[in-house]
Amino acid sequence: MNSQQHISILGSGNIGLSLAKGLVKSGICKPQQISLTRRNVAALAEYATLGYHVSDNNIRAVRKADIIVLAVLPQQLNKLLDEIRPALKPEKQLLISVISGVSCGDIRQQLDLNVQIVRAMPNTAIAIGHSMTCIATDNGTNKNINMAKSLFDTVGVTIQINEELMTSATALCACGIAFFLRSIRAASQGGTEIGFHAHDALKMAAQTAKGAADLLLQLSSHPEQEIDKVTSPSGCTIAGLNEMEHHGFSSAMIKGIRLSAEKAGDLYKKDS
Ligand SMILES: NC(=O)C1=CN([C@@H]2O[C@H](COP(=O)(O)OP(=O)(O)OC[C@H]3O[C@@H](n4cnc5c(N)ncnc54)[C@H](OP(=O)(O)O)[C@@H]3O)[C@@H](O)[C@H]2O)C=CC1
Ligand SMILES: O=C(O)[C@@H]1CCC=N1
Repeated sequence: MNSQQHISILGSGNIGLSLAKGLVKSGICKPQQISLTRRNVAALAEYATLGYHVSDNNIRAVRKADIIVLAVLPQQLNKLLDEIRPALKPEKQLLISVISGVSCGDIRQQLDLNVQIVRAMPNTAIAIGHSMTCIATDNGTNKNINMAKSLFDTVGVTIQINEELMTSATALCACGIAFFLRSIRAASQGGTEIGFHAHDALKMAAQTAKGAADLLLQLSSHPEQEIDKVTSPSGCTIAGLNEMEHHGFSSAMIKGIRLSAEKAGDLYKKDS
């Protein structure tokens, strides 16, 4: 992104704001290059003081944008697309959608315009530059895919996948943040029960989770390989781990991810 380009985020809620903060934190653009919209614009007041353009006027935001990010809920999308259609300049602008369960084809059909669309599925860790973002398109040029990838590369790790896997990516990576957070919270509750103050237990659980993830990422090793190093014969780790498995630990995670993926695929069609 160069210093003349402008990005408009339509639907500045959880993920839209996380993206904006991540882009600014990475230094790829300044707040002045980002427009944030939502209907309840008063909720964006603090962002106006930081230099972002803040508005409830989607048309104006679209007119000045080189890149338009769609970040409303699936059930809010069609109304938004109908509103911005007259202001779009398909040959000059790139549309990036982070909306779950809505394909590039769905968006083009609703717009009735041959616009270039790249889908991106980040997670909320984008706000601190640690997102796992999956990117897909069905008609984006390499230039536009690279543009989208270069944006999301600044706020985490990005991979390009086939569009048909985007609902799966939603469950594993976007919803996945919540699954791992709940695991850490549960670990901290266990820690409190065995003697630690809650704030210490949470810090200890979170750092331990970070260490586990980094072992896999930095050493490129398999979880079971690392688990084998922890589980001493007749020891306390295997006792705890087996007890968790008897209660369905892995099964619960797998079944939850499957249900999330199913639901992600249904979000748009059922509710819009
Ligand atoms: N949260 C997450 O972790 C992730 C979410 N996603 C996807 O991102 C999208 C947004 O999710 P999330 O940020 O959690 O949802 P939020 O509800 O937090 O954000 C949606 C925002 O859109 C605004 N909005 C609704 N209608 C309009 C409109 N017509 N014009 C402008 N703004 C509008 C809403 O504000 P107001 O009511 O004031 O207009 C709200 O702030 C969803 O499609 C979700 O599937 C993708 C990856 C991760
Ligand atoms: O829960 C949801 O529907 C959204 C999509 C991915 C994360 N949050």
